[in-house]
Amino acid sequence: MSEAAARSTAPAGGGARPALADSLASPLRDWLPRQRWFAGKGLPVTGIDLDAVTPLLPGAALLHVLLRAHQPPAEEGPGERYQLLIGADERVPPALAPAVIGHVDRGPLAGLTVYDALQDPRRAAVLLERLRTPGPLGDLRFHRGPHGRVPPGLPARPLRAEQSNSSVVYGDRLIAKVFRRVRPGTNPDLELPLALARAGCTRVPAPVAWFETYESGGAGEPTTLGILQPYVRGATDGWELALSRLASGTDFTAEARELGRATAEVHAALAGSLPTVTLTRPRTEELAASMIRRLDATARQVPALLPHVPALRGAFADLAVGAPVRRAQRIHGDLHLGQFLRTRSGGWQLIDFEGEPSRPLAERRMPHPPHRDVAGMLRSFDYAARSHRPYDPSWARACRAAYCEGYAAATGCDPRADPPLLRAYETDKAVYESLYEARHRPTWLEVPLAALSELASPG
Ligand SMILES: Nc1ncnc2c1ncn2[C@@H]1O[C@H](COP(=O)(O)OP(=O)(O)O)[C@@H](O)[C@H]1O
Ligand SMILES: O=P(O)(O)O[C@H]1O[C@H](CO)[C@@H](O[C@H]2O[C@H](CO)[C@@H](O)[C@H](O)[C@H]2O)[C@H](O)[C@H]1O
Repeated sequence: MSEAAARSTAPAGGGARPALADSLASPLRDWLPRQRWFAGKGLPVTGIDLDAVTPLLPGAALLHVLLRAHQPPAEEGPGERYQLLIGADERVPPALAPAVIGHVDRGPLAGLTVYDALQDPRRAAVLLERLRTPGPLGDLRFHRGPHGRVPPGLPARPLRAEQSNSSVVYGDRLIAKVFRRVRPGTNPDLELPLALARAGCTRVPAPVAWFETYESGGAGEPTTLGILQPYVRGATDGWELALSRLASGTDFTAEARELGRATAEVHAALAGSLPTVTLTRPRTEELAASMIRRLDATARQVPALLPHVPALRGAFADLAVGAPVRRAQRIHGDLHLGQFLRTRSGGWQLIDFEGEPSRPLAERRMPHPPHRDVAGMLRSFDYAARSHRPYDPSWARACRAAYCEGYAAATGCDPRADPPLLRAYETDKAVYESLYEARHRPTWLEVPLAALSELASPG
């Protein structure tokens, strides 16, 4: 454990900080790699630095922690940064057993059990109270936006979903998302919904409050740590709905068409409120080269991909020499069926503008061809079809066509008009998915691999 970086506003004064870091290191080293949101799966955590510790309650009962996890091979590097809310108590109720990080045997928390406080409704309620009252707290800054209210005393319900981050629902009225892997700068999950709300787009829940920290490396910008937004009550997400339609053998093309329309509306609002650019050569060549680099890097980690690599490179080579991309713009960046919520009145709301969490924030915040989002949805229809037995490729084909038709009807631009661009993005997404599945859900790996095998030999 490097103690040099341990910095804290508490809990027991300057002299206690390295001791706190030291005492938490051992339980955290075992616990972190077991979390779904931990990015460095498969490698041991060899060291932990505490970057900042801010008590959210008097004493050490609830600590906001920004830490760095060191892993081989870059053990001497800065490490990946994660955000935790740590609760500390003499006894933890049985309901919180899954949240336990471990027992602390020395330092300022000696004798206490520490646990993931975002899974504890009592402690998660404190976060809402902080978000209600804007202002600084230690290294943290809490903000309120111009949209919506934050009523006091809403009961907290931590979400148990398998997520990239952690979310808490408050009284079925608001939902807070706390980012787990923290990158310096403004998170697009705050930036884009705020821009869309300003543009009057109602397809996306508008952020009500958020919190952030200032630090070096964020180009003078604060680093977004969490967001509070309206909770869409009684919603069904597009993935659940698609699976239930597959199970009952009923049509999903009308919904797919609506999803295309909703995507197009959000794209139009983003293009109207944030910068757009035209991509000509050599930018398209650079884009293709970056996709090829990602393919090669992924194939080193997912060897099942290797037989397809030469043919898949072809998909990217076609993009390099293809037509210019007339409009690259800010996009969702990780679009799939699960990112759409169908409201009780039947409309679709779009959530989670974070982009692919494994990509650098600067890359996620650049303009991209809207085809990238479209390709994400096309992949998602394929995922749904392949997760159902018997596999019916015509289900996915029909949904994919309907989605593109809905998109074209709303914008006048049919994403299928540029096949090399769409194929390159679909391939790139399936490559990303193969790494995602290999890391997080190995039993799903065959889904993107099957698609890549088809993309490698388009018929
Ligand atoms: N505004 C919202 N209203 C209702 N449910 C939501 C809302 N935002 C997120 N959710 C639920 O929380 C889950 C996780 O949210 P998401 O933003 O996708 O987090 P992550 O980035 O961790 O995947 C979603 O799949 C959805 O079920
Ligand atoms: O956690 P996020 O929603 O930000 O996204 C990550 O997890 C998704 C899975 O939960 C993953 O999506 C992949 O699986 C979906 C089915 O579960 C499928 O609909 C998507 O098309 C497929 O990409 C997503 O890639 C990942 O970033």
